[in-house]
Amino acid sequence: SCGSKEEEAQATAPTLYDRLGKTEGIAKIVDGLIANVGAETATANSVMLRSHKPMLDAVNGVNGQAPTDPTRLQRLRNNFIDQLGEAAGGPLTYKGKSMLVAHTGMNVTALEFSVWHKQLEASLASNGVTESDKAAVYAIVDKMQGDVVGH
Ligand code: HEM
Repeated sequence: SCGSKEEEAQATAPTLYDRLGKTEGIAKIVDGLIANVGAETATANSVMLRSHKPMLDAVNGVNGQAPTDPTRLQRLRNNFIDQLGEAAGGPLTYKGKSMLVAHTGMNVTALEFSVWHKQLEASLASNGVTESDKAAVYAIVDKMQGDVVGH
C-alpha cells in the first residue's frame, strides 16, 4: 500500500479491545464482575440484592421450584461481553436491549450504581488491567449511568 508510517502505526495500534485481552479477556472481566455482584448479593446488608432478586429467583428457582428462566444470567453475561467488546473497538456486536429499556422498572439508585461500579473495579484489578485502560472502561460505562439509574 502507499500508507505513510503514521497510517501504518495507526492501523496496527492495539485497541482497548486488544489491550483487555480480546473477547477472552473481556469475558474474564465480565465473569469477575458477575462473581463479585453475586457475592455482594449474598452479604447480610446487600445493596444489590433488591435489583437482582428477580433474575436470581428466575435462575435459581424459589422454594424448591424449578427455575423459570435458567439462562437469564447467561444471556446477560453474553450480552455484556458483546456490549463492552463493541464499545472497546472489537469485532463484537451488542444485540441486547438499550440500557434504558434493560434497566427500566428496576429504579436503580445512585448508591446501587456506585456499588456495582466497585464490583467492576475489583474485577478489572484482579484481571491486571492497567490504570489507563481502567479509566477507558469507566468512560464507557459512566456514559450509560443516566440510562441505568432512576428509571
Ligand atoms: C453502566 C452500567 C451498566 C451496564 C453497562 C449494564 C449492562 C447491562 C446489560 C448489557 C444487561 C442485559 C440487557 C439484555 O440482555 O438485553 C443488563 C441487565 C441487567 N442489569 Fe445492568 N448494567 C449496568 C448497571 C447496572 C446496575 C447498577 C444494576 C443494579 C444495581 C444493574 C442490574 C441489572 C439487572 C438485574 C439486569 C438483568 C435484567 C433481567 O434479566 O431481568 N445493572 N445490564
